[in-house]
Amino acid sequence: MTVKARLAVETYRNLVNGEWTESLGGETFDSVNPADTEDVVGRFQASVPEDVERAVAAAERAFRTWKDVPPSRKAALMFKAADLLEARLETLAAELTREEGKTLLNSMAEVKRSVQTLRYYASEGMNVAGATLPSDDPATFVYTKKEPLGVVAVITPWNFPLSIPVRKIAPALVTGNTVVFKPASDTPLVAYRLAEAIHEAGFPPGVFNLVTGSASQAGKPLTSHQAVKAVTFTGSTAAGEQIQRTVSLSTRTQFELGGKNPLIVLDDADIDFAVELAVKGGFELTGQACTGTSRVIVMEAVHDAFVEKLIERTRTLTVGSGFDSASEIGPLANRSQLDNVLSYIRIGQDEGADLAAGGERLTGGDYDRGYYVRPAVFTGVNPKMRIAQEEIFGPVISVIKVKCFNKALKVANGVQYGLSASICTASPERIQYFIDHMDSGLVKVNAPTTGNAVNAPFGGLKMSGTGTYREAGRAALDFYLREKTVYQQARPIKFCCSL
Ligand SMILES: NC(=O)C1=CN([C@@H]2O[C@H](COP(=O)(O)OP(=O)(O)OC[C@H]3O[C@@H](n4cnc5c(N)ncnc54)[C@H](OP(=O)(O)O)[C@@H]3O)[C@@H](O)[C@H]2O)C=CC1
Ligand SMILES: CCCCCC(=O)O
Repeated sequence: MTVKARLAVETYRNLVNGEWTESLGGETFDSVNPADTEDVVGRFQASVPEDVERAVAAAERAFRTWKDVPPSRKAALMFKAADLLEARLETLAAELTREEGKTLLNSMAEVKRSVQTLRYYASEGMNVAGATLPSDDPATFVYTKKEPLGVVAVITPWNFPLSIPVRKIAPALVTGNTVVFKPASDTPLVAYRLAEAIHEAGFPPGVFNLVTGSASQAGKPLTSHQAVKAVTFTGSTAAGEQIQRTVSLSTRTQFELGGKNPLIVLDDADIDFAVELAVKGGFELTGQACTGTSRVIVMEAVHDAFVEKLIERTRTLTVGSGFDSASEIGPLANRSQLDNVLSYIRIGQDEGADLAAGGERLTGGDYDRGYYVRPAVFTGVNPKMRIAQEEIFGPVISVIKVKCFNKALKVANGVQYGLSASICTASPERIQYFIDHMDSGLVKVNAPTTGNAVNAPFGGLKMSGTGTYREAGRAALDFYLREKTVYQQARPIKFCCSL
């Protein structure tokens, strides 16, 4: 990169106690465009543990007053932040595509989803309520009340760099908690823009703090901090396990982790429709969605017809910069993603699966500037193969042939993950059986495995996440609240006279 270009790169600061501040470590790191790695998106604070300490202290101080701010005032600030994001939709979507690589269409959808989420929780915050309970003692009033926890640590991945943080931060703030947010180091600019909107909306100093930096220098000091009352994390199962080992017993945790999501295609499925479900679920977002389709389990009666059409459709997909309106699939988000996907392509071939389409790094022209790979389809996959068991988190579909529906369900449940699963069939009986016997947190019928609603609980089972607290919907509020049961004894009343 030329000196001039390097000098032109803007440096962004942390938000601590309502002030834009530089890291005490004095170091920065660059965020680069995965479609054009010569393009430095911005320079961000490589925060050190002392930065985390200051942010947590600010959040702790702010909590003492923020928790008692009237719900209508909290809601007004949330609505204001949503309005500010909405007013910046075009710019923010372009920055999201530039930093994460997804198509502009998907970035626009993500910004809109984030605005919707902020507004949803602004309203829901006004409905946080306890309950009154019948009491055997008429002189005792029994009820429950909900209270915020305190300082919440929010740690998020790069694949939905705005909507995943927002669906954690919004319920955390509206229930009266304060937040220290450490975003993925691949997408700090989008996180910074969210911090800007929250700051400009008028949230009091210290209520929301942004600390960019690495897992080791910023993430770990944050999750292990004694003053942090809750950690909400979305990311890989491996990182989730590491974090679980650092939090103290008194810290509440919420983990949304990996997936190995199946689409089951039964013998009565519309094949063209099933192919579209597989392509949308498996390749949209360049396969970088934890709810993405990575296994397609097809009954043998329709297997060959399905595979033929899937290969044909996969080969037509256009891969390119997210800014190119012709692109259906963008680059992978970073170098390690590219290396990881290519290594699984080799693993699949070494295991004896047939690479029926794609799988190669795309080169030549603009492809040389980014992390591009052609979407891949493996056939002849044995359910026990690594490509059928392990999360690849890229545009790689493994097709598994089975004799019958029962076997399809057994294969679908035969992995350590349980996030999302879908079935393509017209049979009501088999749909109901699938809904009742599929071990996943999300179950889809004649729909892609990806996609979820703002107002519906979201979360995985098994190694896809801790099943205790759900994200999204009203359910998300529970993670950020504790419950107190009150027995209020009425003092006996003394009348001045008897009626
Ligand atoms: N279940 C779900 O809803 C979702 C799950 N995912 C999963 O996330 C993964 C891809 O995202 P990716 O960002 O690479 O995931 P990672 O798990 O590598 O990182 C996620 C976030 O956690 C931070 N982090 C990593 N390790 C630690 C640690 N020990 N202590 C504190 N913070 C830590 C990272 O910081 P840094 O970036 O600085 O390394 C990042 O901010 C995939 O496995 C995917 O399945 C993604 C989206 C949704
Ligand atoms: C807010 C959207 C979350 C989707 C999580 C995923 O599919 O990676």
